Amino acid sequence: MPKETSDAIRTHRLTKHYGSQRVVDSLNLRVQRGQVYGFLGRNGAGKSTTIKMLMGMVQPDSGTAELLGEPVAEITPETRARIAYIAEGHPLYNWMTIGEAVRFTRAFYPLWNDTLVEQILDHFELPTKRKLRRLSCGQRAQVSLALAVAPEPELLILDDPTLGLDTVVRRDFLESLIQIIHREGRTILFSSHILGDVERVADRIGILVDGVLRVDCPTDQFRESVKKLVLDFTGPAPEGFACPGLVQSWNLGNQLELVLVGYDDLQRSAIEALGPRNIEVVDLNLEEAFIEYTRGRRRSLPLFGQEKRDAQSTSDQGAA
Ligand SMILES: Nc1ncnc2c1ncn2[C@@H]1O[C@H](COP(=O)(O)OP(=O)(O)OP(=O)(O)O)[C@@H](O)[C@H]1O
Repeated sequence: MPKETSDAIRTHRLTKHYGSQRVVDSLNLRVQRGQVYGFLGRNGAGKSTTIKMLMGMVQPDSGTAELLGEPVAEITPETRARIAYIAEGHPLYNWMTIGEAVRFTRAFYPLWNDTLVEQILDHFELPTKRKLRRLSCGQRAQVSLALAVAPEPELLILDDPTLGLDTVVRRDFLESLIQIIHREGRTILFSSHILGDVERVADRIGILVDGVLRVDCPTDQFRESVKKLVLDFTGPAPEGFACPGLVQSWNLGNQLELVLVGYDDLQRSAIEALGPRNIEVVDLNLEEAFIEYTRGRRRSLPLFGQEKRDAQSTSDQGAA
């Protein structure tokens, strides 16, 4: 029996190596039921490997993962049927028609919403007689979406679902996703490189940097907490400035550019003590915040938004 938990996804110290490279490093991920979680990171950060471990397709070296309260390694067919997964690149059986793929997939699920499939195929103008191999990348994504949501899953896990789609198709795809999200209690974890899309749909984001979950917090909180500061000096800008929460700094002659997380009074005093002529605080959108946070220096990045959850997960374990 799955245990009752408010988490749809929960991992504890999940770790995976390929050769000597630790691609996922002690990952403690928690996605609460009903949440839409944007799973972010630069190329090779470990997103797909994590998702494959969640789906039981890659064995972790250590650590555990649970979906809907059941350990991934022992997941029952009943629980598996409540979870949908769309793999990167939308792999489908190419020799089938769309209609055949629908009938084939339907056989695996106790619950299947024919009306929803018809609505999605209609909406995207996809004829059921069309062979899958004749579909464009965007159309394959649309078929994958229809097949994934038809069993009315409680949890959707999508690996870069909008990769290769043009802007209009992407919008459409996401609008459909949002409609599905609005159905009660659905949880979605999706990885993406399109930060504008993530900003529109994700309540919470996690950012992996070299396999380490460096950011885990509400989307707005991350965006609002990362600030760029431009300091003007009358003479050459000082070298070697450091303070808690400093992510990047660039010395540009008479100017010093700083990127900080959690800009607060303590940081402001440290910066004012440098004696700049002017301080400009620049707000960033999610994409700019992500770029500033993840480029350059990596291992020493300040962790963001995790302390509370780690403390909570420790106390949960204590209570268990
Ligand atoms: N089967 C494998 N064998 C060896 N190395 C692998 C394998 N799969 C992934 N890797 C390596 O693990 C690291 C993480 O890869 P992963 O695909 O999880 O990253 P990602 O965050 O999904 O990247 P992207 O955004 O480019 O899809 C990369 O360095 C990759 O080369």
